[in-house]
Amino acid sequence: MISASNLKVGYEDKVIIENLNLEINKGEVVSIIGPNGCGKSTLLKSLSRMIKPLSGEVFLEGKRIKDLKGKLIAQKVCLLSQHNNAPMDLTVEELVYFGRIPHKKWFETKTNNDKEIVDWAIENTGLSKYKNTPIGALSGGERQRAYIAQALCQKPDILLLDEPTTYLDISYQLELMELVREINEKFKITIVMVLHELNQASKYSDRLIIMKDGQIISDGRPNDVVNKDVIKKVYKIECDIDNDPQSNKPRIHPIKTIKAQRLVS
Ligand SMILES: Nc1ncnc2c1ncn2[C@@H]1O[C@H](COP(=O)(O)OP(=O)(O)OP(=O)(O)O)[C@@H](O)[C@H]1O
Repeated sequence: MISASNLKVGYEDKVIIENLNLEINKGEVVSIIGPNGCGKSTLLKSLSRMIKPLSGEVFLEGKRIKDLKGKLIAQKVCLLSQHNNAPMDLTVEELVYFGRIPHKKWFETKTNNDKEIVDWAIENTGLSKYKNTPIGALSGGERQRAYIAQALCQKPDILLLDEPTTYLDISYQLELMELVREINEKFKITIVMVLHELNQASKYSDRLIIMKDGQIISDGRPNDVVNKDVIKKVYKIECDIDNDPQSNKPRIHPIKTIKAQRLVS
């Protein structure tokens, strides 16, 4: 449904991603993992057309994304970035309503249908009691849910989430991961997210894309791609891996950095 062919992306004269090929299928939950600076966010931005590639193409439902109208892309693809900076005095309801904008004509006012969709999104993210609360008065986890509600309200086919659990405590992290799975299962929204927490990526994703230095090193089901060698190659750490009995997916136990080993030997 969204794919990249021979993608080359960079900033000014710095090439970040090169020769990248990727195909995301409808209904998948995909996590992109890899070390800091390897190009994960750059890839998400390219998939949403926020960044224009230096060469290569991104296709949305078989059509070149660069040829599509911005409004059509906004109806189908939603990118939730790490740095959400809506004014803190907006209420949850006002913030969520912004998700309707791609579906509206210029100067078209809020309809009953919009109100129903806003309420539906707020309810499905468990925020009903905060509907009239300014987002500045929410906890980090609640605010993150409000942004997810805004994305739901947009009714996208594909939701791109850039480090959605950053700054959240473990309880909110799990809550958010469970919400992501629920959204995927209930509303058939395809999810592509960047995660740093490897065990959450393994547990909650159908597929992992492992990146290093702007390249995809491995791509497949967690059980097929997670192994000690790939973790060592990508993160320069030693680890143990066992099976999480609950999810039947690989669980990674970091031991030490390779650099630390060199220092003592
Ligand atoms: N707007 C920009 N202008 C110039 N360089 C940039 C810009 N945005 C990102 N970069 C550089 O591109 C490289 C990849 O950044 P990107 O944010 O895609 O990595 P990432 O894998 O998402 O990293 P992290 O895990 O730290 O969030 C980094 O070296 C970064 O400094």
